[in-house]
Amino acid sequence: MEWAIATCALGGTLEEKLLAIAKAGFRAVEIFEEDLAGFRGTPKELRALAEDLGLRIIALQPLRDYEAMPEPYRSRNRVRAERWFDLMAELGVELTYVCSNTSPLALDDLEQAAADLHALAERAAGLGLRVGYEALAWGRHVRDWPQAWEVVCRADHPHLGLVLDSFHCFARQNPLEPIARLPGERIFLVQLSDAPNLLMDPLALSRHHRAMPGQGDWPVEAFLQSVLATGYRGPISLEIFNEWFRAAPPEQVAQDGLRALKYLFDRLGLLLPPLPKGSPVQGVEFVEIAGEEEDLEDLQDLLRALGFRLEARHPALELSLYRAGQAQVLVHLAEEEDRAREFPSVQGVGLKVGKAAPVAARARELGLSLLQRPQEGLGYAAIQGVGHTRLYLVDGPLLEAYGLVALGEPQEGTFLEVDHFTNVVPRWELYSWLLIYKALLGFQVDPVVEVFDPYGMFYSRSVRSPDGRVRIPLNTSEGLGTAASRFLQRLGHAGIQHVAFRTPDLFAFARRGAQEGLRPLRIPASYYRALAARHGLSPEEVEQLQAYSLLYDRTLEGAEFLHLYTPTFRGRFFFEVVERRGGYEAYGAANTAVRLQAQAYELAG
Ligand SMILES: O=C(O)c1ccc(O)c(O)c1
Ligand SMILES: [Mg+2]
Repeated sequence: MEWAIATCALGGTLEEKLLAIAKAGFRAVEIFEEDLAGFRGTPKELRALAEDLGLRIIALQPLRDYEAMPEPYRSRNRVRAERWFDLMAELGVELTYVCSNTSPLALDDLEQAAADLHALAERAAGLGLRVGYEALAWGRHVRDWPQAWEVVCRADHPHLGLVLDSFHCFARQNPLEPIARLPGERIFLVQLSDAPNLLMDPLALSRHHRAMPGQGDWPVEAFLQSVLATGYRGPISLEIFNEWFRAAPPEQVAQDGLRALKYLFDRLGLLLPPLPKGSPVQGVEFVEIAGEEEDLEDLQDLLRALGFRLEARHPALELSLYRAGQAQVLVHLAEEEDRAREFPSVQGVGLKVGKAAPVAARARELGLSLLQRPQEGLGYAAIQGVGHTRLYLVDGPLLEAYGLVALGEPQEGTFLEVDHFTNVVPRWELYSWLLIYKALLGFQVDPVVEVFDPYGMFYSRSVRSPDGRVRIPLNTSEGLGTAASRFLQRLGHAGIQHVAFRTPDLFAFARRGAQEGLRPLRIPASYYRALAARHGLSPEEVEQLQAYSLLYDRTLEGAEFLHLYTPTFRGRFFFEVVERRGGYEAYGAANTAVRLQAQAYELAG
């Protein structure tokens, strides 16, 4: 089937958009009216440009506020249509569509709408063109596809067909099964987009929050299945309106679109050849941190205070492994001098997989970059993670992979596991990574979380492996002064801002940490007053938490979360230590605003 993308999905001039679309590998495009209107050449030149880029223009869209208008607008619309058809002819486009009328003047008259569209289709037929009709979820009278279909049926013209857009169907909660009963040859175009579950009116949701299939919460796969059941085999076009996508590099948005389609069609068994199967992710094997010479000693002190012990070392390189139970941290000297501003930082994470090669093969097919090993035989194969971070594919023992020599017997000590690590990303990259973690690693996505930062807002979605052993909150925020934005500015790109370790007993951990010199992020006394009011805790319980600067959350079902934070290391990244009780699944978002304010105080000194 032919895959297309609408130019409204991307940022840039129309030339930039088309270049990006072609470069990503698309062969077809829908031209949005405003993009054409702003194009600096003639429609003929646009046609030549698209041809040069190997792009077929599948539609010029949309023709607005056309049907069921009272006079004199009705007659005026017939003239508008003539000029519109002229443009189509010059562009060499054979399909256009009318989206349902949103004008306050539009008549609530399906019969008249049908008559107007019949006349339009008749005129189009004479020119060898076709016209579609799409129900916009915020149309004045026609909002659901069954109404649009009713109009198409009443108009009864072979050059008039239905345009189905998943957005409007989902926004209006139209059931999917009736779609499957439509005659496929009467559908002229199918548009796909997804969206997060946000309570919002359809117009605002549509104009700001559409996303690529798989980047939202809607069952786009089931929608497409219903469409295909009709026998429809025409173009499948990504029509996305999202202000963050328009602000992003267009090549990357176009790449995300192609990746989204590959993943979607692969899940339906329709991608040929199918994507390599990959291999399940079993856990986090290690976290990699790099710093300059002067960072390493302080980092070692911080790790020791958290209960880590030096476990192994490379005989020649500045490369050490620290361990606390299941949690392992690989620390090395920063190598890339050209990226000096990035250090110290969390450089990557080792994901334990059954086999690395199938994951790498799947990554390649999904258009992801594979990274070279620093030296032949050293370390693991890796995929480029957020920013310049690395996702190592760990399928063999760590000491051997890095040529590390163990320093005597492993010591019993603090037991920790990696609970989660965050990705702080620009807003559009959040969508991009959500899809990558799903499509590449089979992760699931948690609902949207929005919290206050003292200097803005903080928006988060978390992904997790199906068994919950790997969890990655993806965070982004608006406002230049927020903690997430400052992190991004400092690093110059996305990265890993914090790593959380899990302990079976946070009080025991904190007590021992205090003896080892651990100084947690200071939490103000008012938090503990507010906490008592939030949860009705006893003064003793609150006092205990406060004594160790612990934060606390509890669900209505009684699951509990206890956590503490370290100060931010060199103003870059920080650690968290958490305890989950009674199946607590989230990340203590109720305390995030408090943590962010505490970090703001920390920054102010
Ligand atoms: O938001 C709009 O105006 C708009 C235009 C054309 C479409 O196909 C659509 O789904 C929405
Ligand atoms: Mg549409």
